[in-house]
Amino acid sequence: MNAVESLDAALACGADMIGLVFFPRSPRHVSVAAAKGLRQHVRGRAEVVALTVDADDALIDAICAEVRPDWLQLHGQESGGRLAALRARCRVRSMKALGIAAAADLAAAAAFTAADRLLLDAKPPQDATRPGGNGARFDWRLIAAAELPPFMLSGGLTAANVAEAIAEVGGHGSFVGVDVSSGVEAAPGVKDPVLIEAFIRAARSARPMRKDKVA
Ligand SMILES: O=C(O)c1ccccc1NCC(=O)[C@H](O)[C@H](O)COP(=O)(O)O
Repeated sequence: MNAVESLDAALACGADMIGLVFFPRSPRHVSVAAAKGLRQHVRGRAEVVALTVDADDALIDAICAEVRPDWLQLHGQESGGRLAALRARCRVRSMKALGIAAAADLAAAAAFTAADRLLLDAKPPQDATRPGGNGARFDWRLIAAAELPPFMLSGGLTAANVAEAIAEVGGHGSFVGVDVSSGVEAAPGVKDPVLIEAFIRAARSARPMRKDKVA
């Protein structure tokens, strides 16, 4: 989120988490100063997630001191050790994003036992200029048999497909929720209140598929 209007739309619909992107190449990038204002606007009505990509200690310290996020979401090549160090340094919960294209990609989860949560996202397309927020999805069926810690699902979700995604993945014992960016935008970096409301409504009314029922 990079605008008060988008925040208000998401909060009015009961969003649990608000993401702030600290990555200058992203159309969603916010400065630490702007993020501080957005964070204050949230006023505890949702958890605030700071998205970073291989951020150095100086940026992490600035984010943690000024924005005081509830979560750090790591989208770069951070190791499990780096995640654990940041978690302790910033005293916030941590979420590691993993790009998934094949079942083998889920094995990367083993390196992040210190993470409070994983974000399972699509691998970025080859011509992508950022590691996340590309509107690309992956085959959700890859998750079904995987042993995973608590995770959120993301990548190419929209109001039109989020119910299908939750039907497929929501029965997994470690599924916590969904995350969206492009699917609620009118243009890259421009969130659309109507799409936000449609997405949250569709996600909240979705039900996991009953795997024990055979038609
Ligand atoms: O959104 C960005 O621009 C971004 C930039 C750098 C790192 C991560 C970024 N977004 C990560 C997200 O959490 C997205 O919500 C997630 O990848 C899903 O994106 P989308 O497929 O566009 O819904």
